[in-house]
Amino acid sequence: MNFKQRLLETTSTSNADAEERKKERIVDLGNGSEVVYYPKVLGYEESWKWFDYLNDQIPWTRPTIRVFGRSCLQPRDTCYVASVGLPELVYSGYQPDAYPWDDYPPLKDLLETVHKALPGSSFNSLLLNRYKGGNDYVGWHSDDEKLYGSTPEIASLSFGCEREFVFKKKPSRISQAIKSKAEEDGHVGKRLKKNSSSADQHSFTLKHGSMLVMRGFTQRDWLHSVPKRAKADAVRINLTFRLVL
Ligand SMILES: O=C(O)CCC(=O)C(=O)O
Ligand SMILES: [Fe+2]
Repeated sequence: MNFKQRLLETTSTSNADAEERKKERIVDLGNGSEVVYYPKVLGYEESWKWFDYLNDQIPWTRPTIRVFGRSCLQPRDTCYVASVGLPELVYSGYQPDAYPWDDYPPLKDLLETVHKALPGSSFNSLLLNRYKGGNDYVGWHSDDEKLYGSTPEIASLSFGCEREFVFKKKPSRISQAIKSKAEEDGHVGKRLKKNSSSADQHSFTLKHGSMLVMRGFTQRDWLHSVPKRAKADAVRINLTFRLVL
């Protein structure tokens, strides 16, 4: 039985399963930013088959990146797949090689699944991440590279170990100006009263077989991260589908 046949065997689901998949959580982050979490776009067994395929067949690498001017090993494995001829992706001073979709036909099936779950979407690139345990993480960042345009939609599938995905609001221009003025006035190192509230942070537990979608101005106005978790002792694989314009 080939991979596609094995998948087809596990894609037929009960009505209860189908109902479960629909219970999405929509979080309006304000000012045109929105996050939607779909707990189950893929069934449990089906998702484990994907996990095994991705874990075994993807040419994972752990590149050296640059953070605040310093070279360091990226704290997770990575791989990049993109349609031929697209502008190159560069992040943290690193330019991943783009593998063509044709090298990994099963990924095209996953792309189709995502397009069906998210009508109107048309992704052409995929960044894959593998977190080998709780010490692997992704630090605070936003996916605001120019090649995605000003309001990118990004769909993120998760497999394996559950991890927390956290959003925090970027400091507003006003609060940045106040901070700079305080530093100018010699209040360096002094703790300034924080203006942030609980509305400036949101957290999602990304489950095996789930999908999280970020859209609108989420990349412009918010940072996200997957922090270290001492208790997460198993592998997690995450796939973010993006449209390079
Ligand atoms: O692993 C995740 O859930 C997110 C990864 C991420 O933010 C990224 O690749 O830009
Ligand atoms: Fe990201």
